[in-house]
Amino acid sequence: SKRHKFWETQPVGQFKDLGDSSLPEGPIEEPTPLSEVKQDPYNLPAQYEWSTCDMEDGPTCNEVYALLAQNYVEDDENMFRFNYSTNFLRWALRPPAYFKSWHIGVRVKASKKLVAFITGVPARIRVRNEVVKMAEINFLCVHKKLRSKRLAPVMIKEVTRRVHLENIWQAAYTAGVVLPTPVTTCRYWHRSLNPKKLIDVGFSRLGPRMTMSRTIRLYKLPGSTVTPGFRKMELRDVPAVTRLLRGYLGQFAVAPDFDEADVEHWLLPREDVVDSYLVESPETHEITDFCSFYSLPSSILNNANYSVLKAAYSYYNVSTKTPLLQLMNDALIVAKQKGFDVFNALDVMHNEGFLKELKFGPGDGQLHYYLYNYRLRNPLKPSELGLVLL
Ligand SMILES: COc1cc([C@H]2SCC(=O)N2Cc2ccccc2)c(Br)cc1O
Repeated sequence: SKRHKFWETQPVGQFKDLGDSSLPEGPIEEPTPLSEVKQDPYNLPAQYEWSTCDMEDGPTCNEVYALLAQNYVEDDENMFRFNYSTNFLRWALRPPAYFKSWHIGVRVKASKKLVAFITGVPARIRVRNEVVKMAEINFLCVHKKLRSKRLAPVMIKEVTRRVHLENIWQAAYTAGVVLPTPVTTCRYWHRSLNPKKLIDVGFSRLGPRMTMSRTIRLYKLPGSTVTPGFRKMELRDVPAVTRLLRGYLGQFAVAPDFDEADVEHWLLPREDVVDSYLVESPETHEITDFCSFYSLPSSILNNANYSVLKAAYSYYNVSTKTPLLQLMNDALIVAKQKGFDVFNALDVMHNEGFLKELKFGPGDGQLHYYLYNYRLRNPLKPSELGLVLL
């Protein structure tokens, strides 16, 4: 149908296959011999050209930052837009074994202006008992003035072609829109840390029969964390955190297969990018728990008093001794100490167990997770998903 003209041509679960449990779980199409992968880039409309973006190059990184800051995802009411920082983009796009060729820009030939972007990074993702090499696809962005020129399909085909050239045949991605066919559908929940600002910018509303001072009191948090042994993660903790995380993520149907190099990249604290804390037992010095969140501000599109919303996003959390509720409350306390206005979490993994209790409220956005060229017999519940994409 017109609705999914492009996606009906792709190896993804098709709506017509839903419920057909005779179809096996696993790759939909077999790899093609590398010699048969299209060697040359797909054709763009004549006035545009492909341009691989070196995120280590300052000016290029700033061009990518500006394109996203002006043209990337907004909420349905166009009140907010993601404002990924340059340090966040360098972190997100240069994990172990990354490919610069997967950082794909589209420029206007005449002016060299960057007008579109799409990226992939390699990841080992376990799907049930299979560890699959995948590309995590992200940051698909077309300049507002070039929408509905059907650039997205050719950009998706080009990043797919470049992923195939590296002999990778599966991918994972998320979208706020329904495409064929979600692996699972999650919801964002939000915990106010600065209720006055959230109400002022129109994200939150004063509850019925609630005054502002009553609302501020409702969301008040202790000035310091309560768990003995709660501290920032350090480089020396990488082996223990890797063991803890691998053990914990093993229970979910889909989760990253992190090794120590992955943990060092994705979870070692980076200022204003990602924060990680752990609980080291004061008696045994064993590392028993872990929590982390990343920093992704949003531009506030038209408010008289504020231009940026400071948001923390729950990343990977492991609780084996400290109750998850207490661990996450300590995460909220640290996020508040660091000046975040709101703490966001998806209802994935065991998050449902603390969302309501810790005064999170449901957001209006749904986030759909997708796998490319990999069929799951049935969609997952969000609690079976152990993968957080940036
Ligand atoms: C507006 O409601 C929501 C918007 C967003 C996204 S869309 C563009 C943006 O900037 N967001 C981050 C944000 C903005 C404001 C508050 C919390 C998070 C998400 Br994700 C979940 C929401 O429920």
